[in-house]
Order: sequence, then C-alpha cells, then structure tokens
Amino acid sequence: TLYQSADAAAAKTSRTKYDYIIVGAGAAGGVLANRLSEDSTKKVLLIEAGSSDYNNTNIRIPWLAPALTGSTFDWNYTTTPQVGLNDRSIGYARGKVLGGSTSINYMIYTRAAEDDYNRWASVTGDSGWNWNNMFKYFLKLEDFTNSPQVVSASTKFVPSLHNTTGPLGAGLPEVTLATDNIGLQAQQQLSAEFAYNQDVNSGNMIGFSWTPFSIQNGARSDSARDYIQPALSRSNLDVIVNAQVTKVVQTTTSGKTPVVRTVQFQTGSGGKSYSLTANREVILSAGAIGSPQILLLSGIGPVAQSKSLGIKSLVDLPDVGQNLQDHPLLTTNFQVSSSDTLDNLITNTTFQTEQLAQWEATQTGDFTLGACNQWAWERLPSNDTIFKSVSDPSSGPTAPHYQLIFSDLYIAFAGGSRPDGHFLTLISNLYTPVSRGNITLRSTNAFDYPIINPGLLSDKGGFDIHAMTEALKAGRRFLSAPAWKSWIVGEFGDSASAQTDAEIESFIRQNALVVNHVSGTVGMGKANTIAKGSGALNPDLTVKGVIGLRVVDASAFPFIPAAHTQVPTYALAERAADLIKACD
Ligand SMILES: Cc1cc2nc3c(=O)[nH]c(=O)nc-3n(C[C@H](O)[C@H](O)[C@H](O)COP(=O)(O)OP(=O)(O)OC[C@H]3O[C@@H](n4cnc5c(N)ncnc54)[C@H](O)[C@@H]3O)c2cc1C
Repeated sequence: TLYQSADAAAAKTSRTKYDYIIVGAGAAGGVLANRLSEDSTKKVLLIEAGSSDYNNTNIRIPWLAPALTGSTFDWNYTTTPQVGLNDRSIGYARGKVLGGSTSINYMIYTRAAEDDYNRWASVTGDSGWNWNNMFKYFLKLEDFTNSPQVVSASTKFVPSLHNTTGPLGAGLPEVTLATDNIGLQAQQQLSAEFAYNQDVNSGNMIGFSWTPFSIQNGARSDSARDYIQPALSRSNLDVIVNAQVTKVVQTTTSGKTPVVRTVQFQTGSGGKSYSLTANREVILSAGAIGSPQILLLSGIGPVAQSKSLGIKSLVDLPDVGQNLQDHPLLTTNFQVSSSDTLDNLITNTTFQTEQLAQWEATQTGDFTLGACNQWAWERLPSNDTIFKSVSDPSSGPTAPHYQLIFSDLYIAFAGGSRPDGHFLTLISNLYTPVSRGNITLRSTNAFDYPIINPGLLSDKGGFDIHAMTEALKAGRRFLSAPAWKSWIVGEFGDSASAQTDAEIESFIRQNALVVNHVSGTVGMGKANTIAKGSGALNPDLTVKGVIGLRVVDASAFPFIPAAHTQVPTYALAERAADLIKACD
C-alpha cells in the first residue's frame, strides 16, 4: 500500500512488525523494496522523503529531463565554494521523489568497466564484487529491448551481452540524427585514436560507441516505474512518501555491540515524529548525501564530529561522510552550418508542439531522445607526462579516464542566454578523479542540509585538471576530422580563445560543473577494520561496529566507477538483495 504521509500510514504501521525497513526510494531502495518483498512471508516498509508523482510528464518524457534539475523533484543542494573551481559554489542535484535520482537523471545507461568491479573485489576482499560475478546482476536487472530497426543494425550493440526479461527498460536511441553518419565517418577517419566499440557495456568501455539509455518505448525507465510500482500490489509491501527519516536509533545491545534496528521519521520539519523497529534490518538507501547524513545524525561516524555537535557517539566510524567522489563536467559549443539540429526542439515552438503531440499520441519522435546518440570513452596515453608524477588513478585498461559526449544542439548547464543559431555541444568529463571530498553536518537538525564539499579538481598532484584539459583537446581533435568539415563552422564562445594548456586550465576552473554522480561517502572496505581509510561498511554492506544496519546505495562504492552511476547502483542493490536474503 502507498501512503501519502507518515500520519496517514500510522494506523497501519503501528500494528505491523516489519522485517525490513528501507530508507530512500531511489535506484537502490527501489530494487530492495521489490526483491525483498518477493518473499510474501517478509513484511517490507519503504520510506521516501519525496512525493509519489513519478508519472509526472516531465519525468516520463526523456527530452524534458533538464527541466527536472532545480524542480520540486530535486533536493537542490549547493556545494561549498570549490577551491578547484575558482571558489565557485555549484548546484548539486539529487532526486527527491519515488524513484530518487533515477527519476530526474539523464538516463544514460552504463554498467562501467570490468576493472572497476575487479578493483571493488580487491579493495573489499570479496570476489563477489568482481565483474564475472556482477555480470549476472547486469542481466537480471535489465530489459534491453530495441526496435527491429535498431536490432538489424547489429553493429550498434552486442545482443548476447544483454537480457530482455529484467525489470528495467533500456535500449539505444530510436531516432536517427543527421550527425550520426558524420560521427561514424569521423571515427573511421581517426580510428587510430578513436577505435569503434560495438558495446560500451561489454566490460571494456574504451572507444567510440552508441549511447544506451534507460528509455523504453519512448519513455523514461526508473526505479519507481520498473521496480516499485509492480510490487505495490503485494500485501507485504508498504510505502510511505513525503516522510523523511531523521535518524536511526539504538534498539538494544548484543554483547558490547549496539543493535540499530529503529528508525525515526516525520512528515516535514514540524511533523509528528514516529519511531519503528525492524525485526531483521534497517537498510539505508538514501543516496550518497542522505545516507551519511542520517548516520552522522545518529552518532555513527567520526567521533570528533559527533562530539562537536553534542551528538552521543554510538560508534566511532571515521570514514562516514568521507571519500566523496564525483565526475567533473565541461561543456563547449561549436557553431554548425546546418539547420537540421535538435536546437529546433527548443527554438521552433511549432516544431516543439508537434513533437510533444507526437510523443503524447505514440511515444515516438524527438521527445524520446536523451542528450546524445554517440560518444567516446578514452584513456590518456600510457606515456602521458602526468604519469611521471602521479600514479594512474584508473582501475585498469578497460576503464576510461575521460568521456566525450557529442550533443546535437546548444547546451550550457550553467544557464545564461541562448545564442541564435545551430550548434553541436562537446561535453568532456573526467571519469577517474583523484580528488576526494566530504559531507559533514551543519547542525543536529535533520532538515538542515549537510555541508557538501565534493572537492572537485582539488587534487594536489594536478591529475584531474590535466586529464580534463586533455579531454577537451581530444574532443577538439575528434571534431576536426574531415567528416565534420561541412558541418562545423567553428568553436563558439569563450572556450574558443582557450588554446594553450594554461588557458584551457583556467577556462575549466571557471566553467566546470559536475555530472552528479556523488559516490563513496559510506564506502565498503575489508571486513571489520574500522581504522580511517578502511571503509565504513563490511563487504556485505553491513555498517561496521553495529548490528542490524546496512547501507545499500552509491555511498557504498569504494571507488567511483568510470561510468554513469545508476546501473552500478542498481546492480549493487541486486546483489545486496541476495546477500540479505541469504541471511535467512
Ligand atoms: C541530474 C542528475 C543526472 C544524472 N544522470 C545520470 C545518467 O544519465 N546516468 C546515470 O547512470 N546516472 C545518472 N545520475 C546518477 C544516478 O541517478 C545516481 O547515481 C543513482 O540514482 C544513485 O542511486 P541511489 O540509490 O544511491 O540514490 P538516489 O537514486 O538519489 O535515491 C536516494 C533516495 O533517498 C531519498 N532520501 C534521501 N534522504 C532521505 C531521508 N532522510 N529520508 C527518506 N528518504 C530520503 C531521496 O529523496 C531519494 O529518493 C544522475 C543524477 C542526477 C542527480
């Protein structure tokens, strides 16, 4: 049953003994709510701070994704002034709705690199996190179904690497853009640098490839529609929306170890506070900002921080809120001579109205598109000078250092007025950051946002700014291929005059934003060692030093994968569901 508030649910929740209480209904929370309620003998409660409006048109129509950032579906966090970004504070989006960030994200669908998972396995000492074992979860979670037209162009993906019977809809873009052929020709002309990769989700991400999305039948797939909604008819699953968990509380003690199976939650800052205790486990899936915030509010974190705020320390866990990693992003724009670009969807209101009507009638047309049809994921050459002073932060040769997205329109995430004309946007992003940031409490009030410092481009060795610079230069090389001659007129705006490395670096520091992949803030590590840097979670995602509490979401990544993070989170949660069920 879906309840619209903590108060509306109270009559039911006060007489139900839940086996599992899951906090947060994003990528991970949706998977857990579904998988744990498959066993009809287990009672499951899912608590979400946002609304249940996941069928909102802006959520369902892929092309409207940009409208979701800054909307009521976004927590609308802001970072601290970022030293690496010339002291700019930037917006930090996080989904606040049933579906979490999967309902406001850009739907890009990447599993990450084989080496990324193998590194998780080696860092935790648990081979269950390696690529070979995780592969079954990539298959389990997906319904990678494409139209016959895309399937027949079988060079666009490798069908044998995919499943078509899982819950989460995904596939390749169904609309052909004028730039698609040019991109392919450019790849062939520059194949020594940009090899063709038939499937970015094979485990080896390197090269130029087609972009898969969590889009199916022209609409967004997310954890709300594909995991939570199908489970809502089960009598053993209750979901409360508009209810924020304020902390977890010690329930009892086992030997000397605190048992933490109690959650407190309320509707809004002035709402009545409720407390519920799970029979088996409380699972935090509140995301890489929400989960560490709840732990810190509960006295599970660095003891000095608890003390300074007057919070009773339950366990001194130095890594909670630390190790934050994210992917810095840069957009640069190129003016094009053609008028056949997706800029028309923004500037030509007649065309826009037609396309919207087409989507509403048949879920086809340009409104089914995501940010790009093609991209490239590349590594710095192994003889790059930076490796003389900095050891390679990537997990291995299958993982890219950077990503180049080629978008068929003018995009400027920072806002500002849109110039007239037609454009191609290069989005060049760093995927193996050395920089680390953190999350700390601003106060003991759960409704005060925590202090978020992602530490973007702040690493002392300068790897991150160097790799960002090389990424932009590589993107420019790709767009200088002969195939683009008749399309691209030239680089547009301030970036055009940034030519030397020093000029590019200063342009990046003044303009870079973030891909919104916050990860690692309650990272897993080897079992049972709680020293600083050894992880806040055991390899099975249980919180070190307490009993009854797990964290299952992107907080748990010890290293951010060199990829967009929703599929890694879904897959982590699929495995977590099996680990939890195995405790029976
Ligand atoms: C704007 C944007 C674009 C992105 N684009 C992409 C993309 O194209 N491809 C991709 O792979 N990834 C993308 N991501 C990242 C991806 O969506 C996340 O990595 C993924 O959703 C993380 O899942 P999660 O379960 O850790 O957290 P989330 O999905 O963020 O879910 C956490 C949930 O917990 C809830 N919550 C938080 N605190 C509390 C509390 N105290 N009480 C109750 N509930 C709480 C939140 O409201 C939210 O619903 C994007 C993210 C954003 C924000």
